[in-house]
Amino acid sequence: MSKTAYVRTKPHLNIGTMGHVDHGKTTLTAAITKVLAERGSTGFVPFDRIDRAPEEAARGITINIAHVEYETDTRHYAHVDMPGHADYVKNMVTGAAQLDGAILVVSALDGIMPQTAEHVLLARQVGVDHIVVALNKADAGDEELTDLVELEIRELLSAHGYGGDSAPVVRVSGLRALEGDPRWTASIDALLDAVDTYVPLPERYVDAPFLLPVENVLTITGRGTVVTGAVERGTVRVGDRVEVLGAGTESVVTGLETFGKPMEEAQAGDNVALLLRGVPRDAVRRGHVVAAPGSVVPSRSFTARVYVLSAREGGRTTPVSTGYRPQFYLRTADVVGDVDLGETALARPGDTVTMTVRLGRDVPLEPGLGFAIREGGRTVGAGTVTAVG
Ligand SMILES: Nc1nc2c(ncn2[C@@H]2O[C@H](COP(=O)(O)OP(=O)(O)OP(=O)(O)O)[C@@H](O)[C@H]2O)c(=O)[nH]1
Ligand SMILES: [Mg+2]
Repeated sequence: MSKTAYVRTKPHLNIGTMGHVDHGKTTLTAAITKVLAERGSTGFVPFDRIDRAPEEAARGITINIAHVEYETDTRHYAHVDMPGHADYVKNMVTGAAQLDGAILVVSALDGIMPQTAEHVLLARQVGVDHIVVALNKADAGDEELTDLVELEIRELLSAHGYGGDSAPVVRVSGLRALEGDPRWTASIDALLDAVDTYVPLPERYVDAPFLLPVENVLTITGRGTVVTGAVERGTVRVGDRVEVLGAGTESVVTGLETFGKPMEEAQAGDNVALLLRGVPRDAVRRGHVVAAPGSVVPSRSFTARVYVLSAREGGRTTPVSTGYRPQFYLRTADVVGDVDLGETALARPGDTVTMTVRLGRDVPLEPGLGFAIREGGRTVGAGTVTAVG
């Protein structure tokens, strides 16, 4: 009945794979767990267990299973495998907001494709400061062509402020590593070493009041409602009183787990499941925020700097003007908002503008918060809150 408690022996980081559809993100994720499983401290997660839909696996008090857990010699990682399709950019944006670093997967056979560039742009906008490149399918690529692809990637990174000259670009083959070919399992080791050394330990705001954006909500019969997500800041302990913003209710945390293991205290950066006393399943949903009572005040209006994606980046072909009403993706929330461009009047694709936004409902906002703007299923803008109210 009792489960082994989570023991914090190594620093924990959140990373993830990004990149164009079919460039090999899921294969690489499986290969990483396979190589580390052979080192001993990680369980192998096969391809088809990574690609399954979260709903199918939502059992018990457990973490959002889009995440895979693994350990290197020095660190504990939660890894999210980001889907490549443009339709899933929403998930990338909301998930990437929590990433300490990212592995950009680029196929050596195809080079930079539209979603490669879009993900780098979005990573920048949501505050991912370090990108390690997995130049994948190197087993099948021609060497000279692969050199060109590498140059292209370094340029793309530099264009978005990622220091393309110094970023690690590691030639790997997820597929061959998964098959156990020693040359290519060594390439995965090299990639992991690059992640361990290039992505710094993030500063964790453990002393700030607790805040967790809700990613998923589950029910455990007989025990109550569970919310999952990554702790954005602060710490939370079993027995703590919390406020559920959006649900308009307070509650007490009666259980706390990470990757199915109970824990006494969760801190900024941890991926956790919180069991909440007396909160009906229907009262809370993705997009709500669980926080220390009284520590955040939700608001409806804000001012922001926004980059309007160009048509080439998958954005609009026509300008936006005051009265525009897209969806705003703030943390895990998805809210409609009215745009006021003030004297600018018009924002063309490719422009960076200041706008005032009035949201359809109150959400916790603060200066520096990154967000995405979407319309008809695609990302059309990315921005940062500069002032609230
Ligand atoms: N030759 C070769 N093929 C690979 C490699 N990695 C992946 N592939 C193949 O590329 C295809 C796509 O791989 P996935 O891992 O599903 O790619 P993905 O990026 O997760 O795709 P989406 O989730 O659909 O965006 C599959 O047919 C893989 O077998 C590799 O290192 N070498
Ligand atoms: Mg995939």
